[in-house]
Amino acid sequence: MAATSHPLFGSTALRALEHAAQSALPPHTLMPRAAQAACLLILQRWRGRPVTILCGPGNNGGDGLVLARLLNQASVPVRIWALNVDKRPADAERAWRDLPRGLLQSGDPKGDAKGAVIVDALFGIGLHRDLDADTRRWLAWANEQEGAVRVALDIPTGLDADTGEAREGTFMADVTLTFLRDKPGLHTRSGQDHAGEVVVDMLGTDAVTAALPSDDQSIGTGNLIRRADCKTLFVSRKHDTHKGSFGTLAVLGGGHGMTGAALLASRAALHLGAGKVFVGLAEANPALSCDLLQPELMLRPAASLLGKKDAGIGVWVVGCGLGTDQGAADWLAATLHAARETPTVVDADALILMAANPKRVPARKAAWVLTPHPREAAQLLGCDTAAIQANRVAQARRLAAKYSAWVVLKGAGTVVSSPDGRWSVNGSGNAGLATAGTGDVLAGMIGALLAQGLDMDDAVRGGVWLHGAAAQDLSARGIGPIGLTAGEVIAAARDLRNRPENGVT
Ligand SMILES: NC(=O)C1=CN([C@@H]2O[C@H](COP(=O)(O)OP(=O)(O)OC[C@H]3O[C@@H](n4cnc5c(N)ncnc54)[C@H](OP(=O)(O)O)[C@@H]3O)[C@@H](O)[C@H]2O)[C@@H](O)CC1
Ligand SMILES: Nc1ncnc2c1ncn2[C@@H]1O[C@H](COP(=O)(O)OP(=O)(O)O)[C@@H](O)[C@H]1O
Ligand SMILES: [K+]
Repeated sequence: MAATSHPLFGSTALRALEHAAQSALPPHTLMPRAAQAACLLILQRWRGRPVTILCGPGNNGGDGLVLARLLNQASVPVRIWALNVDKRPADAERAWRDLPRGLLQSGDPKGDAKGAVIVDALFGIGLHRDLDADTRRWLAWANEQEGAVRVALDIPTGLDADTGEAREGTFMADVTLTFLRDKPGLHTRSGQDHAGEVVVDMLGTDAVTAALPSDDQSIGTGNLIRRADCKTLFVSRKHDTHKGSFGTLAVLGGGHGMTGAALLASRAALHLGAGKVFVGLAEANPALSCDLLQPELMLRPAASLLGKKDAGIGVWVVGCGLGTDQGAADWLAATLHAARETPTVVDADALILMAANPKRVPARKAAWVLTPHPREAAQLLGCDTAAIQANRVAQARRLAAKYSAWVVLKGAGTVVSSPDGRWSVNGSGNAGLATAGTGDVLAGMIGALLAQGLDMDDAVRGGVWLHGAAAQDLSARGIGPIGLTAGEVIAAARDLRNRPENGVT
């Protein structure tokens, strides 16, 4: 996959870039640029509306103070409330001195802000303690104002820029104008709920580079996955091809009562273009010998599939509805053994079993992809789900390193890590996907892309993006997010792949 044009910077990397930019540019350049960008955004989108700016004690507050002056110069009615502070950093202090008289209000923010633009310049990436009572009261006021547009500068106050963890009362932005570089916390976990639309302004630092920290603790830099990064998804097919050109995939899953999970993964693989799809059912006496709604799938008892040496299986997907009993553990061990030289996607119950029986996981010669949701990731890493969610990027990378695997840590703002720790956050998707079976569909989709020869980077990240984009596309058509079903994601993903000009970016 080509290097993407949308970097995400962890806070340590961002501070390093900030220092490099400050050294490369004349003093006091960045804050006026940040305020100018905010002023332009407000004038372009909401000209004519009054603006209320809430300012904090640091440079984020400084951005707000300069913005107030610029809007005032542009004859926009502005009111400012600023938190009490003993000493401001130098740039913010200049902004404070230059603030025109009459804009600053006393006490707590008040009045009806209907139709106004409320700007959150309370805290940016420097927030490192719990919010104090004044800040919480001001945020509550801002979040309660109906009919107002809420704009956050750099990051909504209360949101963690690295992890997307939102403190109670975090600002609810309609738009976040973020500076220098985009941040993972705006896109994963609670990030999307609080950041709204994210607009990035690099403040003219596009050419600035910084020696980034290489310590294991910081997440460094990654990328946001967007359609532009998924070009190989959309390569058209040559005429001179046949089913063998697009790979043979086998799904091993479907224990007792869970046939549907294996069928969803298999149908997804078929619709995403795999040439042939086998379904190995782990249930002792499978009731189904054929998927009547999808007779193209070749259903087999697991033993028969695993014993079939000449099936030409080029990719395995294992775990969907497999179950977690002893029989399932045996099927997983047998499948991982058969698949050790074949690209493999490991999902769902197979991940739980791997965590419980690490000795039964054979050394691998081929690449593999683990697709845990947070609870499965927690089991694989021997921690609790909260610890996974507390830093999704760091934990996805830990897991990838532990298993030398590609990892897809699912949930709002899915995080992908390569075995060597390169990470991305998915830019597509919505809560319509919070329904049973969508994970099975994702596993089948990634498997199908691998079967068709996409490299790991493209198949994993492309599959994750397409899965989310399909949910967005369905929602745009009124099919979800509420009540969207996993099966519907399959057809929508096929549609998007064949008609890339459609919708979601
Ligand atoms: N530098 C640059 O190149 C650029 C920076 N820019 C802008 O600056 C922002 C970063 O500025 P920043 O580092 O000053 O951090 P910021 O978020 O304003 O807050 C720090 C202040 O808050 C305080 N504090 C922290 N937690 C607290 C709490 N819970 N409750 C109470 N106080 C608390 C903390 O005090 P301390 O704990 O250190 O005593 C300190 O005084 C960045 O997001 C962007 O908007 C842009 O202009 C572009 C270029
Ligand atoms: N709120 C959400 N926003 C975006 N994607 C979501 C959300 N909730 C779930 N998803 C996605 O839906 C899929 C659910 O997978 P999983 O939890 O394994 O479900 P299942 O096991 O039922 O198939 C994952 O791809 C996940 O990223
Ligand atoms: K802010």
